[in-house]
Formats: sequence, C-alpha cells, structure tokens
Amino acid sequence: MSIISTQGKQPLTFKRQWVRLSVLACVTTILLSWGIGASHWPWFIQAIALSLLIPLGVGCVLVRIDRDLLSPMRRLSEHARRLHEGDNTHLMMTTYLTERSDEVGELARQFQHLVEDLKIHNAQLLEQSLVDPLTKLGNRRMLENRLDVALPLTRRLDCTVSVLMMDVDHFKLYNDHYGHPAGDQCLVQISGVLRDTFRRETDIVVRLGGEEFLVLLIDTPSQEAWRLADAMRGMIQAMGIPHEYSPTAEVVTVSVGVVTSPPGVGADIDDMIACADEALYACKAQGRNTTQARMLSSPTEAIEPPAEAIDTQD
Ligand SMILES: Nc1nc2c(ncn2[C@@H]2O[C@H](COP(=O)(O)OP(=O)(O)OP(=O)(O)O)[C@@H](O)[C@H]2O)c(=O)[nH]1
Repeated sequence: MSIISTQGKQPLTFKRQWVRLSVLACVTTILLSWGIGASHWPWFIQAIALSLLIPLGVGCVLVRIDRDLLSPMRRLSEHARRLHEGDNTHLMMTTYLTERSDEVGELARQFQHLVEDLKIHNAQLLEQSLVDPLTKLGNRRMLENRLDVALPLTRRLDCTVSVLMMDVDHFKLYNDHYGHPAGDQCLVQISGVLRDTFRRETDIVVRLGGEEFLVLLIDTPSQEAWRLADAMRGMIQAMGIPHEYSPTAEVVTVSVGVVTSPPGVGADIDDMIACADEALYACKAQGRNTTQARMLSSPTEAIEPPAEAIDTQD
C-alpha cells in the first residue's frame, strides 16, 4: 500500500494546529502586555519591554509560517520545476512532504497522484506511438528506436546482421475481392506467423506500413536468415488463407528478400533495406511466393539457398 493512499484518509491537522497556536500567541501577548502595563517599572522600561515583546511574538509566528508553510511550498515548487525541466530523477516526492498530515501534505499527495497518472499516460502514449495498432507489431518508429541501440552494439561485437523484407503477394487483389476488413484480418494472421518465427529477444519485427514487414536479426548468418525467412514464407502459405483471385497461387503467399551484412562490415541500415528491397523485387519478378537472399557486399548476386531448403521451395 502506498504512503499516499493511507495518508490521504487521515484528518488534516494544519488548521487545528494554527488555531491553537494563534489562540496561545494572543493569550500570551495579552497576559504579558497586561503584566508589563500593571508593573511598577518606569514608563520607558515598559516601552522597551513591549517593543521587544511584540517583534519577538511576530518573529515567532513568522518563523512558524516559514517552517510550516513557505518551506514546504518552496520544496513543492522546486519539485514541479524539476519535473517541468524533464528531470525524472525526482518523480517521487520526498516523504518529508507526502507524510505530513496537514493540508500541505494533502497537496503534496494530490500532486504526487497527478505526477504518477501523467507518468502512466505518457508510458501508454509512448507505447502507442511505437506499436502498429492493427497487428500490434512494432512500427517504423520502433525500428528506428531499436536500431539506435542495436546497430552500434553489432558493430562493437563484430557480429552478423540480417534484414528480411516481406511483402504480401497480390494484396491489392485480395482487398479488392474480399474487402478491406478481410485484408486487415489477413495481415493480423501473417503477423502471428512472424511473431511465432522470430522469437529471440534481439529480433526486431515491425510492420513498415501497408502489407510490408521488416525483420532484423542480430548475429544470424546468411544461411540461417535464409532458412528462417523461407520457413516463415512456407508457414504463411500453409495457413491456406484462400486467395482465389491471385494469378500465382490459390492461397495468400508472401515474397521475402533477405540481406546479410557480415561481421566487420559495420551494417548501414539504409543500404541493407535497399538491398533487401532489391531481393524482394527479384522475388516478385520471378513469380512471387519465394525467398531470395544476398550479401550486402554483392547486392546483385543471389545466395544459394541451404541444401535442405531447395526441396521446400519447389
Ligand atoms: N486491408 C488492408 N490493406 C492495406 C493496408 N495497407 C495497405 N493496404 C493495401 O495493400 C495493397 C498493396 O497493393 P500493391 O502495393 O499494389 O501490392 P500487391 O497488390 O500486393 O502486389 P505485389 O506486391 O506486386 O504482389 C493496396 O491495395 C493497399 O490499399 C491495411 O492496413 N489493410
């Protein structure tokens, strides 16, 4: 249970404390003034005593106001200022403020609630901005974010990087004949296969837009990338989603272009995407429902598929 929720239910004491303090200060001042006035001191001693007593009383009240009210307000506004400046190290307010049982504590707790709600909403917004709403895969922005971390790491660790570009064959015809909602459903089913195939934590799977998907595999050699890409292509075909208007198959199929950047090359993602795109268009030109792989160093030369994959391609 959080401090905030328990403290929020306690009665507030600030008002009570201040009423008590004011009554005490008034009574004490009146009594002391009356005592001084009734004393047999010479008039100038009485004047000095009163002129000391009144500032002392006022000073005590001011010190108390500063300690109870102004100082916490300063802390609260300092906290708000840091949050405004994006200093997230101060998201949790000091317990000095939130544990107080007076109005200042209540204000601090409500402020903290607000900050926590904002934090949750911001996290939700961030997630929404990185996820494709239809397939729930990452989107282009997520790819850029992940690449910012992944690519420098692959260069440092000197490992292989492979990029797969996948495109649904004759998807326009599918939409035209089965309708856009059926097309959406088809994309959702295809994303399920992508999710099931690329399950490593380091795999980056995104929907680039429309019926185009991208997968980035770290530390996966070209033959393995080819094998995975082609297995995925086969699984999508095996789902058997009818596509009776496709000129190339009776079911929904995909074409996949694969490119691999060997260790030590220092993969440039734009070059890799361009090269994978070329491989993809070569698949389309060859009649679709196929996988083509290339090395980044020789982008026009197709890699021979692994021996066991040749049978499944036919
Ligand atoms: N249902 C659905 N369709 C989409 C979505 N995004 C893009 N499309 C459609 O996908 C189709 C893509 O068509 P094209 O780029 O011509 O490609 P294609 O018909 O698949 O032909 P090839 O790629 O050459 O096999 C277009 O009709 C788009 O309207 C989406 O989110 N949902």
